[in-house]
Amino acid sequence: MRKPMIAGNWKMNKTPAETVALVEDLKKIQVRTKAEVVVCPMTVSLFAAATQLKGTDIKLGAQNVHFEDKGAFTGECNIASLKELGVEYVILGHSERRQYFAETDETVNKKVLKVLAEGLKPIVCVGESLQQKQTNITNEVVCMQTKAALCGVSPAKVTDVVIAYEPIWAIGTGMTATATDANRTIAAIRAAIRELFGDAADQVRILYGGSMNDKNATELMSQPEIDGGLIGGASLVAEKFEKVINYHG
Ligand SMILES: O=C(CO)COP(=O)(O)O
Repeated sequence: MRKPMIAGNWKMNKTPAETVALVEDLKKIQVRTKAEVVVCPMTVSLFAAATQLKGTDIKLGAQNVHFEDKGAFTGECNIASLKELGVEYVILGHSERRQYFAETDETVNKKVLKVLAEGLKPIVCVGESLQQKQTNITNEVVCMQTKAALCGVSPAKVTDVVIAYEPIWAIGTGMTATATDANRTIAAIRAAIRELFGDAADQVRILYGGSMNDKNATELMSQPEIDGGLIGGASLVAEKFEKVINYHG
């Protein structure tokens, strides 16, 4: 019912030239699952990726956007530019942006509303720190982040939102949440969405992210609540990303 999604978050990797090379390799992949495949290069590499991806089924995502249309915001990128390049998805509120770039629930919410209003789809990241996990407040943290991000979203638009559950302690560490733990937390996130939007929650895709790779994708994707993955490191290597995309094995 929910279309699976495998999205690569390339973070601050791959120059435009390297992007062209990686996209060329990804274009050779035969997708044997029902997954929608998305790649999210650096802003400066989006044009190269967009050019290379024309005519393919691979979708393009950005890693951030500003909520204002244009103006005096040095170093930022506006949504009109993303639309011009054919970007369909925008990652918002990644824990690295919350930690290093002062992204807050409030700015994430503004960006979610902007992205939806412009007809693009946000991939909203939520996740708990190791300390929060150890004090058993994972569900409270991720449900609060989810509700804050979705504040003011219209019921008609909420199904365009993708949530990515990314435990901070699992990102880039090689430590994954167990498939059952990830499934349980994602179920809690869906329940929080249901509180706000009723049965539309059943149509919202919720991904797992955090050291998801060619080795563990099959097990994670076998969970009923996990609708896909947001992949960092393993999405930078075509052979690994291919195995994640073809998670049935
Ligand atoms: O942060 C992530 C995706 O957004 C996950 O990164 P890794 O897959 O490298 O752990």
